[in-house]
This record gives sequence, C-alpha cells and structure tokens, in this order.
Amino acid sequence: MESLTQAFGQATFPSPLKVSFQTENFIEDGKDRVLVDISLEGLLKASRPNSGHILFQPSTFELAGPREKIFWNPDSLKVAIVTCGGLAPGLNNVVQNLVTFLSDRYRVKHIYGVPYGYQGFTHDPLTKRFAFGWRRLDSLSVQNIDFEGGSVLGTGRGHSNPISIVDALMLRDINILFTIGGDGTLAGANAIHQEIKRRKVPISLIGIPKTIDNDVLWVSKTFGFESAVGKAVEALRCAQTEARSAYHGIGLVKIMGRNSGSLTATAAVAMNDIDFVLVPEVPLRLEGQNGLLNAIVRKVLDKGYITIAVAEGAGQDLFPPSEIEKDASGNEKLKDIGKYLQKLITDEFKARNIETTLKYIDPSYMLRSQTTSADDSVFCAKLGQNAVHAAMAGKTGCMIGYAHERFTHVPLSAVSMGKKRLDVNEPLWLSVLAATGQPSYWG
Ligand SMILES: Nc1ncnc2c1ncn2[C@@H]1O[C@H](COP(=O)(O)OP(=O)(O)O)[C@@H](O)[C@H]1O
Ligand SMILES: O=P(O)(O)OC[C@H]1O[C@](O)(COP(=O)(O)O)[C@@H](O)[C@@H]1O
Ligand SMILES: [Mg+2]
Repeated sequence: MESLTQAFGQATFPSPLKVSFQTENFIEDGKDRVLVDISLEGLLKASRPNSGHILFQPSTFELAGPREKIFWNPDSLKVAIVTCGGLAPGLNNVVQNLVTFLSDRYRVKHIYGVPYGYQGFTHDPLTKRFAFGWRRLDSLSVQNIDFEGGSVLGTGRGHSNPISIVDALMLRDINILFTIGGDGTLAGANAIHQEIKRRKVPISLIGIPKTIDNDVLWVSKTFGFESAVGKAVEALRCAQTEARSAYHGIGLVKIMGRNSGSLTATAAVAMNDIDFVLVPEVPLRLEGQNGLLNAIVRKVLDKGYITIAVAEGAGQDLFPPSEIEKDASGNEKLKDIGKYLQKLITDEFKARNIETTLKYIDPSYMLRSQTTSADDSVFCAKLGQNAVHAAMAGKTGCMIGYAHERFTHVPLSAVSMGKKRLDVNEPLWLSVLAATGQPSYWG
C-alpha cells in the first residue's frame, strides 16, 4: 500500500488514540492483511509466489484501522473534504464522521469543505482567487447534518483537471484530501494522486466509495445503496398494489442504475413477489416465443397481475442507434427504457385484444435524495473513521474498501480497473431467477 512514509520518512508521532484514549487494538502494517477471495482457491492463490500483484488481480488488501504511530502532526495539519458525482444517502453522515473523528479524536484543527465536487477547486492561477468559497468545518458545524439528505458541501459532475486540482491543494497548503464519490470520482482521485506523486509533494489522498449503483470494485456494497434499496422496495410495493387491484394489472417500475442491476435485483429479492427483473447485465429480447412480451402476456393471463422491475441501464441496445450524449463527467446519457417498455407492453396487449391496466412508476431521484437507513448510518460511520485512520497514518492513493465484514485499504489503481457489475452466476441473481421464475436469458 502506498504511504507517504515511503518518500517522506517514518511515522513518528504517537497516535492520540493511544495517548488520550488508551486504544489497544492497533493494526500492524505488513502483518494485518485480508484475503480478497476467501475461498480455499483464493487462499491458495494468495500464498503462491508473486500473487497479489496490484497491477492485475490483487489477492490481499491491507487491513484498515488505527496505527500506533501516525505520520502527521495533528496541530499543523490542513484537511479538505469533497463530495462528487450524484447524490447518495449518507454523504452527510460520512462528512460528519470525518470531521468529528478528525477533530475530537485526532485533534485536527483545520478542516475545510470543498463545494460542488471537483468544481470547488476551480481558481484563477494568477489572482489565486477561487470560484467558490471553501467552508470551515468543525464538530459543531456538522452537528445534525446527518438528519438531512443530499450533501451539505454540495456535489457535482465534471471539472476534474488533476493539474489544477493539485495546484489548488498546494495553494491552500492542504495535507490530506478525502474524496467521497463513485467510480468516476475515484478514477479522478487516482489521476489527482498520480499528479501529487509526480510533483513529489506530501499530500495524502483517501477515497471513500459512494453510489446507489453499487458499481465500485472491491467493495461488497457502497454507502447509500442499502437506503436506496429501501426506497426502491417502496416503489415496487406501490406498483404491485396497483397491479393486484386491477383486472390484468401490470405494475412497472424503473429503478436507477446505469451499468449495474444490483439495486434493482436486490430490491426485487427483498419484495419476493416480482415477476420480471430486467438488468443491463442480461441482454433483453422482446419478440418471439421466448421473448419478454410473450412471457408477460402469459404470466398476466396465468396469475392475473404482474410486477416488473427494470433497471435504468437495461435494454439500451433496443433503441435505434443515435449520437451518444454524455453528461459533464463523460457518463453516457441513457434512453428511457421505462417509458419504452410501457408503450410496447400496452401496444402488445392491444394488438392481442387482451384487456390490461399498466401503471408506471419512476421513483427516480427519490431513491437517492433521502436520509440513510440505520444500517447505512453505521456503515458511513465506520467508513469515515477508517478513512481518518488511514490518512493520519500517512496512507495515500487508496480507497477504503469493504468485504467479508472487513474494512481495507484498496489502491486507487485497482479501483480504476473497471466498474463492478452484477454477476449472473452469483447468489443474488440466482435468487432473482428463483423468485421470479423468469428464464436466465431472453430470446
Ligand atoms: N475517468 C475519469 N478520470 C478522471 N476524472 C473522472 C473520471 N470519471 C469521472 N471523473 C470525475 O469524477 C467526478 C464524479 O464522476 P461521476 O461519474 O459524475 O460520478 P461518480 O463518482 O458518482 O461515479 C466528476 O467530477 C468527473 O469529472
Ligand atoms: O441525473 P444525474 O444526476 O446525472 O444522475 C443519474 C445517475 O446517477 C446515479 O444515481 C448514480 O450514479 P453516480 O453515483 O455514478 O453518480 C445513477 O443511478 C443514475 O443513472
Ligand atoms: Mg458512477
């Protein structure tokens, strides 16, 4: 794991956790590592020489947690926190935990909130004036922010120029930067980290994985996901109630998730009476004996009503080719599969002269603008605290990972290897198939 101690000298300061709080369970670098794959095969792979090579498939990660000696002197330390990308429940919880843990436990005095994502680093190199004012944060100013959804700092897409961002960090004498965001933010963080290394300046950069899409590698779940599942279940329940109460009723719900059907699949399994779950990972075919439309008609006639959960990113290849539109971060803007299916299904029933009532629900931003579930709040607290431990120990270029109930340090280079997608051989998808009875592929 990359650490500032490698280039700038040992961690020599005794941890305030030991001095003031008599904490005993310190993690030992080099000794405390956890397996990525906990199967026997994974264990064997990890024990082979040269395994665990970070550039390819890492087989172990450093365990997160407090270190007995820390790299930074808390008195003179300057810390910045930024939240980027789309909203996710828990952004404020993580900010709150970072700030309170930094100031109350590690006695850090200078903490700043960077507004509106990477855009908050925008400044004029000549006048050194920043486009947005940074906010001073302390335990008092973050009190109760977890009662609100969204991000008190503001978040945003685009504007990720690593050179200008490192210029801004140096102008403001920042020693530690916490970037809270999804796959895009973490790819951006990796680019910033490379620029920091190129300049040989001592700045720790720690990423914290956020997104309701759950598409970040090396974390079994991202924060906000669990809360979003709860809201998606509410929408599915409403759609199912509408469908059940109508003659040949159909409830159709579109659920966010651009590349991953994780949120849709998890919510559908939680509901347990969903008939069709459509995700980007399983190609959608509509026509023919084994196509979706035929299956829908058969199930409506058979069962009397049905509920369909469709992930936002599903069936994108069904749309006629057109110029790809992108958002400010470079993410492809998706076609509306929900409305498309609504029309197609209604037309199909009309063509077959079968009466039906279709109710379409798109909960959209309601999934992510809410506050957190209790479980997510606990998760955010642990992520925030482990991020602070990592930064204070001098770790850098890493994200706080989570798998098999362990928090880890995952190199940003490994995070940027790709996006996590639903594996159709994993238990979650097999539960979907079992609960719905739908075929494993269409057409
Ligand atoms: N490959 C990349 N390299 C550098 N920066 C990126 C990259 N992808 C996204 N970003 C930046 O990260 C930020 C958030 O990305 P975005 O995709 O909008 O959200 P998320 O982090 O939630 O996936 C944006 O400021 C965007 O410009
Ligand atoms: O309309 P917006 O804000 O650009 O965001 C829509 C996208 O953001 C998400 O909610 C989350 O994506 P990120 O976490 O990658 O920002 C996706 O599910 C959705 O496709
Ligand atoms: Mg993303």
